Amino acid sequence: KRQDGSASAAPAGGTEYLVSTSVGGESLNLDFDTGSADLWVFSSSLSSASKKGHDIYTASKSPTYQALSGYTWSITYADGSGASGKVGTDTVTIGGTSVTGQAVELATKVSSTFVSDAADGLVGLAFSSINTVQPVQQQTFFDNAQPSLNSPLFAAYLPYNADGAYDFGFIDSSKYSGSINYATVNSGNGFWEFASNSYQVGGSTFSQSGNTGIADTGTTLVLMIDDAVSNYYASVSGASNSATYGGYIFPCSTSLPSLSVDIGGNYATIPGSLLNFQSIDGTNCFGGLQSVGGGTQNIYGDVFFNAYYGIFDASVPQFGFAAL
Ligand SMILES: CC1CCN(C(=N)N)CC1
Repeated sequence: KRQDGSASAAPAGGTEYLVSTSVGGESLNLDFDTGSADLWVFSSSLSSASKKGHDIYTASKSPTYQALSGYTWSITYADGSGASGKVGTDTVTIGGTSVTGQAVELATKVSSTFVSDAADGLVGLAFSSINTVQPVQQQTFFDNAQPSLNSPLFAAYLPYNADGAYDFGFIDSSKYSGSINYATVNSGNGFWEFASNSYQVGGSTFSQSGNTGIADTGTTLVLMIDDAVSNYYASVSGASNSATYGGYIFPCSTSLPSLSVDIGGNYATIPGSLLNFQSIDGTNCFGGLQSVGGGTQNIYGDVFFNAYYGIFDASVPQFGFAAL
């Protein structure tokens, strides 16, 4: 169909990727998040302190904006950050894909982490069942776009320290090598969630039977259960779990083992080189694998996507992955 297209995703510090998005003709740099389902933007209703350093959406300047009177939204993310505000609809265009009447959530409050972050808002690409708008839950950009796409899917291409892309409606065979493996998705929790029953550290295999994973472009790192994290760093000489830095650190000179994670019955292997997230002080480095903090749901974030092209296919639903 007509509306397939690709949107460039620019790396903004570490491994956050921002996509230039048109909302009512106004251009904003938004963070695409397959772990949430709200499309929200920094709005003119914010305090001037909160607006500092951001592109702002001004509803009154958009000829196609329609207020949804009395509608509200409020979201808190896993890291404690959050935002809230009011709701309207407008035309949203991402790459070559345009949706009219898209619910646009205007932030009237944002937490401090968002003020200092580069993103001017988020595009939620999880399942619409976890959208926070009240009194009537709203659909994601992807759900609204599906009827106009060749295939009801989008793909995330997020290479390390390089421009990435989000492809809507098609799989770009130039963005990956080898074959695509698919995992059946259970959307019961609103995420692109699949079985993840084991993992490998270097050549050793460990079971995490009954656990799951979610494909989450909105989380920077790979976050796994405590056993997996301790098993991984047990093979990293000089590694320690630092209270100061809130996670595992190790001497930057250490060579890291690869980490393979089961995704619906097939392993995805992240090379050790991608698991050194960033230097702390030139001597010690902070790991790209950290603890998810509890539960049995692992979160495969941008560090995973630095090694794999991810395909979010609503037709089953299923999650596909292929090596970059
Ligand atoms: C399960 C959690 C993963 C991180 N989140 C997110 N990307 N918005 C929140 C949900």
